[in-house]
Amino acid sequence: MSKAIADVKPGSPVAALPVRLAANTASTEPGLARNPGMKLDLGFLESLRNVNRSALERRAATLAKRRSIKADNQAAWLLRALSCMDLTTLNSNDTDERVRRLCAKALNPLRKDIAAGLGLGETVIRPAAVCVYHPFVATAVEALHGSRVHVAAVSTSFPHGLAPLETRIREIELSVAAGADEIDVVIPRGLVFEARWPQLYDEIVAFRAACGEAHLKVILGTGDLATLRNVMLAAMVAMMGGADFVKTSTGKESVNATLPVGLAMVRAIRAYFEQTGQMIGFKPAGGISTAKSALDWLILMKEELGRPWLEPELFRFGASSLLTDIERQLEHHVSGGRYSANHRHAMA
Ligand SMILES: O=C[C@H](O)COP(=O)(O)O
Repeated sequence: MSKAIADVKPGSPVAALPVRLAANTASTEPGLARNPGMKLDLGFLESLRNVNRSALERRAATLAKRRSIKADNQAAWLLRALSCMDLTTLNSNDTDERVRRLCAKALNPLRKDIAAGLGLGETVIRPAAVCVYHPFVATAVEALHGSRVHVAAVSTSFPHGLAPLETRIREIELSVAAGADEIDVVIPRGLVFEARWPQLYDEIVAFRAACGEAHLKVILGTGDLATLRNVMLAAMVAMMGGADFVKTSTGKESVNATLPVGLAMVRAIRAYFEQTGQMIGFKPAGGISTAKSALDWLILMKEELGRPWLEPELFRFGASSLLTDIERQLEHHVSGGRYSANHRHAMA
């Protein structure tokens, strides 16, 4: 057991967390059944229409303030955040070489001296997945071979989702054929504005079928959806259609993952769980770049959905630069309070 985990005091928030940090834990738990989806239930959707925005905003504001996480507890939570990360590069100037470097970072996310300072020993803690555009899937699969780090591909005409349905489905099939075992699809936001729930549902069902064994994450593009009610209804339709995860944002909208949006989505997840018994994953993504914000999201998950959701099978951060700050904070922890410059960390 790592020092960071072993030192956690009984009764502390981390002691309450499921600690499965030995080795990369990103593979699908044998016990966790995939979401088969359900028939589109417009009556159930109707029952979710009354979303109290100001109550959600108040709750989001108190969540982060209510707990302070210190010292070893904080290190343990940050390692948890690392293990729940989809380390991402989604830039128009991505290259195979950049993706190889990202994969190398995923394989060795912490500098040796930091890992040693944390007392990790032989324990390997890695991000859950590397997330790339389709042309880089094969490169990532090769670079990560044998590591158990998943390869996620953004798909269905990311980030807008506006190509013909046949094209979007084919894109999924090609990424799966290239070796992606997780597919992040985007929904056309107009279907939500026009409340075309049957069409959105049918598209998700088709995406899920095209994924086969690959896990399906459905990106709502919440910054485009205008209301928390839209967010909640779109999340519910995605789950009814068979999503394994619902994800906030592409990282390309002007507003990305926010805590009120996250609350609306996790409450939809809870409602779906109460209705079906199925546990659906949640992936906040876009603009999450500081260790402090990562802790806020972990607290939100723990408070709203509880311990079982704090595993890579059910929670991910989609983030391109979060790892740099996590590594920096962990260095601060092991060095007794010294910060290094960002450029000392390989992802900076
Ligand atoms: O899905 C992941 C996001 O695109 C990452 O966004 P970010 O670059 O703001 O961290």
